[in-house]
Amino acid sequence: MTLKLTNFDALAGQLVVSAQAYPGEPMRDPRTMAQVAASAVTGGAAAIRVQGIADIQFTRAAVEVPVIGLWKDGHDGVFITPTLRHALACASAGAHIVAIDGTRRPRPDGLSLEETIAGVHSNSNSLVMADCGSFEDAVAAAEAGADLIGTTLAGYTDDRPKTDGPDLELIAQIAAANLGAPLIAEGRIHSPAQARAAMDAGAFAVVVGTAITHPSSITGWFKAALDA
Ligand SMILES: CC(=O)N[C@H](C=O)[C@@H](O)[C@H](O)[C@H](O)COP(=O)(O)O
Repeated sequence: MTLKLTNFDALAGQLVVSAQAYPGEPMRDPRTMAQVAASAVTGGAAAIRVQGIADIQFTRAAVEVPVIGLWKDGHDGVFITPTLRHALACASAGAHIVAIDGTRRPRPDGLSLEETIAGVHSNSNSLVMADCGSFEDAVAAAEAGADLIGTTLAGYTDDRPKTDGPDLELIAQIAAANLGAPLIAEGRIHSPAQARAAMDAGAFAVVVGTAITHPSSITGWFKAALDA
């Protein structure tokens, strides 16, 4: 069983890199994602976030830093590690931290967020990151026992507009509320300056995905600038 993380000291003020390739994409291969993850660690990533059971397993073998694992099932509604079964599979695959949907929406298995988090805690050594979409989600997730709160779903549920960059207003609001669980800023952090701004807004750590690990998106940004 994966060794339990006893504290988050190593993540304070640090960069977490998310390495994900989407269905049908050329880089959708667990070995590739593990190599991308290892490259991010070489560059200074303090933890890695990966999607899918095989990606978690390969990445655990490739890096020494904590691994945040999730399992996306579908692409709308509650799809980020939607049930306790998905969460325990991520834990068994070696995720030190399992990222799950942390919104207040009904979950496909009928369990509450609190029951899901308790189920992970009592059946594995993994901690839980609740991927939230609003301030109210964050408050509820902290009350439900989440170990980490993420702004991952801000702009992807009905609660918040999809800001161009990170939702700094939400990050500042959650940080100011001192909910008792470290706040991870995640979602649309596309530049070093935006990562800095998320930290300055009160985040404990930041997750950057697309801007570091998704070449087709990055290429598209450059191409759009040239085409404009
Ligand atoms: C909403 C959703 O499905 N977010 C996912 C969560 O794991 C990923 O697709 C994102 O890449 C990740 O959150 C990092 O964000 P960004 O790629 O914007 O830096």
